[in-house]
Amino acid sequence: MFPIVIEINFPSGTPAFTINGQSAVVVQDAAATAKETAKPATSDAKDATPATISAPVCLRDIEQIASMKLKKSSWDYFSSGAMDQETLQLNSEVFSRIRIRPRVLRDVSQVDLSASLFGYKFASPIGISPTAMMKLCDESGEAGVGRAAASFNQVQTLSTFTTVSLEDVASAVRSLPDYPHAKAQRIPNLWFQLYVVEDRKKAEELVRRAEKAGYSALVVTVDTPRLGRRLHNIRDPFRLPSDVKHANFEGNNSATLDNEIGQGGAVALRNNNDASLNWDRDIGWLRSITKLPLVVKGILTAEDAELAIKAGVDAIGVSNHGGRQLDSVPATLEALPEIARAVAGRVPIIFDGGVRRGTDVFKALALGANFVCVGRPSLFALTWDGEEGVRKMLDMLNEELRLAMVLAGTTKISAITMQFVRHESEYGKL
Ligand SMILES: Cc1cc2nc3c(=O)[nH]c(=O)nc-3n(C[C@H](O)[C@H](O)[C@H](O)COP(=O)(O)O)c2cc1C
Ligand SMILES: CC(C)CC(=O)C(=O)O
Repeated sequence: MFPIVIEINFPSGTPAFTINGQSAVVVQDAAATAKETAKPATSDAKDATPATISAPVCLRDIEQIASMKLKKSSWDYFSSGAMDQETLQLNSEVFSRIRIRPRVLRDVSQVDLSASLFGYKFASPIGISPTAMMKLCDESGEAGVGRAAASFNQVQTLSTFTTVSLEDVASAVRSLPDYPHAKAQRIPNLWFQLYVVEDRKKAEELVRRAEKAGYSALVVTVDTPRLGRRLHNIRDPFRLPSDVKHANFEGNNSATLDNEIGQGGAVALRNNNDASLNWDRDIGWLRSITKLPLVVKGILTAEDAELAIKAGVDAIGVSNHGGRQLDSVPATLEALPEIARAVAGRVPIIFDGGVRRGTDVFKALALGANFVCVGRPSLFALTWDGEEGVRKMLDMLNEELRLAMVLAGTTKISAITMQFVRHESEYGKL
């Protein structure tokens, strides 16, 4: 579907070769480059990436383009993690320690990527995690990402800190041509992420607005009593441009928000998040005020998964906030098996962190996830080519997952189990 031509400005004499009958010159391994880009962007990102990719063919290519297009302070905010970024790097790295055990001769002529959650059937088990301030990537902001996800019947979770209001994103999705849920009460493709603000009336007001606008699930983020320490954003703070606003806090919602982003949102969060949040008082309260499916996002241990189930949540969000909160916590893929064992199928598991390949999605599903989301790739795709860029990114990831299934010998998402994977150490023993 996409032209497989990668143009890279590199020293002359580089061997050219052909993919699918089209010539290509590939001189730099995008995965290796990705490790670079995940590292501290101490210099201007433009200088840090010598390659120029004109037609990206995978998510790492898109990331490279975004690193060149974004303002340095925005790139630093989006790409970076906390402190030494150990967890950030680990999130992606650990996928390569898992091997897929392919089975053959199993009739893989028909593959069904669809997955169901909260009573809705989606085109694939891949969704988009909440990330703040998307208008820094493209004018369409969260509306562009929402439309892209919904046009593919996939899910976008909207952050509390969006730059398009939650109502406007819902309207943008409803107005998609031939959108099947245009007039329905609920929009299956939109979930709302909540940071619980200190004033519970304001938190409840956000929940009511999300319900009224048609959001179909509520995702409460629990790993952010304070913002993690992100060194790049401390060294190189930025302000939201004057024409870009934290759109959910304007108008009839009186929560005050400073547009000074400073440490990647520290001011926004300090003014608006409640560090005293706890299981007994707050998750029970949230459960009691809404009938929407409730997801707790930011679970990394079996103990907390158990508490979440006791509190009556509808899904567990296994996430370390993309390595942006406490550095040195495990990669989400490392935490997933203990959580999957504890949950034992009682509620679905929604996973994110470091997913950049269809094979990453396959591995997370095999290790116990029911739904797999990407955060940064949506920001980078939006930067690359707006709404259309997000569509292309989702298409690449869906097709990579489809191919992984075909080549691993399975045709249904629910059939992707532990049988298909082994940790590299198992092979190392031979
Ligand atoms: C720039 C940025 C902003 C984010 N904003 C939020 C947010 O507002 N709410 C939230 O729950 N998580 C937020 N996250 C965390 C993501 O939801 C998600 O957990 C993480 O990005 C997944 O890792 P990935 O980027 O490697 O896919 C943010 C992440 C990034 C990179
Ligand atoms: C505005 C911030 C609190 C958004 C966020 O969660 C993040 O930057 O990781």
